[in-house]
Amino acid sequence: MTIRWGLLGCGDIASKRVADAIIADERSELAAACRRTEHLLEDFGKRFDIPTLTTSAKQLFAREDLDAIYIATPVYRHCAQTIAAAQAGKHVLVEKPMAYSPAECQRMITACSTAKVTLGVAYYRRFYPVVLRLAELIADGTLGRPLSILATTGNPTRFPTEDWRVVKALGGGGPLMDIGSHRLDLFLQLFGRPRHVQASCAPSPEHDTEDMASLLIEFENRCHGVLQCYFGTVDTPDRLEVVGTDGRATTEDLNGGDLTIITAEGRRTESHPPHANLHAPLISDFTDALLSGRPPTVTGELGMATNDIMATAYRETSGNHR
Ligand SMILES: NC(=O)C1=CN([C@@H]2O[C@H](COP(=O)(O)OP(=O)(O)OC[C@H]3O[C@@H](n4cnc5c(N)ncnc54)[C@H](OP(=O)(O)O)[C@@H]3O)[C@@H](O)[C@H]2O)C=CC1
Ligand SMILES: O=C1CO[C@H](CO)[C@@H](O)[C@@H]1O
Repeated sequence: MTIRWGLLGCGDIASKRVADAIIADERSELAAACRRTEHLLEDFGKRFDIPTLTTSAKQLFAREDLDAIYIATPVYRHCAQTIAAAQAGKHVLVEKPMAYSPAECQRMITACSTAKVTLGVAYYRRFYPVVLRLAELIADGTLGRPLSILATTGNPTRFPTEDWRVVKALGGGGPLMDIGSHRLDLFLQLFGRPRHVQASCAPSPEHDTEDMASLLIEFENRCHGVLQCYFGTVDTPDRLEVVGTDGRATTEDLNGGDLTIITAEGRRTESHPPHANLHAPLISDFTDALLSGRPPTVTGELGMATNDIMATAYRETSGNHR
């Protein structure tokens, strides 16, 4: 059986990775696409050879020949579009961050559960070989009792003021929502549920969002998580480290492939091949979930857990976050 996908949003991520990943998946078919700008939609349709194109999301959702919708629109659209797709009987895989706020995430979860459709969130970093290896090193005791997880990340882009990623009403926040969210999802994957979040988000001098966020999280297992993320830095760190009583494992580039492990026995570096298309394992996981009846790896509830942490971080710093 094949999952027939409709792609809503044909911008940066859809054209760089999502369309290719759906086309490459042997149990998926890219059957339809939608964006509002007609000539760009036509270009997209030709480039990926998509049989059905529409500028109306409503018409996309209403199509009987689709099983699932991939939502790749800006964050402020995710909630309403997920609910409308679910009400039309479509399964939904929505881009990250799941939505603007935990309240929106809850509405999306309720709508999908009421309509008996599956909801997944595109936190694809969970499938990185290096991340899966880190999970193994924690589970098999190589690192001893886990103590902390540390992530540092940045995007060098100086976003123009009108870009939705730096307008709070559209993106929900700045680097924390945009790139920090990916790392928080990894924290949840590797360390479980948080019990306490402290944070400071520094307001950008140019935008109405933060341009730097620092979070200190205590997890229910008493481990600590530390996240720092930036917009507009020259360097683009993508660092992740897990520290335990018997060892430490570090990567300087999450998808770069190298993982350094330091234990009492010494220091070694393992190479794990990077993914060519980071969205491929995500599409394959969601398709498999639909065909086998299991939940997807990143459920709506997990997507909402990341939004919960970010909402707490913004509340914590509401004094200095304009
Ligand atoms: N997982 C990852 O690594 C990445 C994820 N993302 C996430 O993907 C999402 C999209 O980001 P990105 O591709 O950069 O965004 P872009 O701004 O490049 O593209 C957004 C797309 O959505 C379309 N769109 C907007 N509103 C509507 C609407 N009401 N109906 C139909 N189409 C609409 C736009 O077309 P038009 O205006 O013509 O309608 C455009 O095609 C975000 O959630 C972002 O965080 C982004 C990059 C990487
Ligand atoms: O991982 C990513 C790469 O950068 C993009 C722009 O900041 C993000 O939106 C995306 O999630």
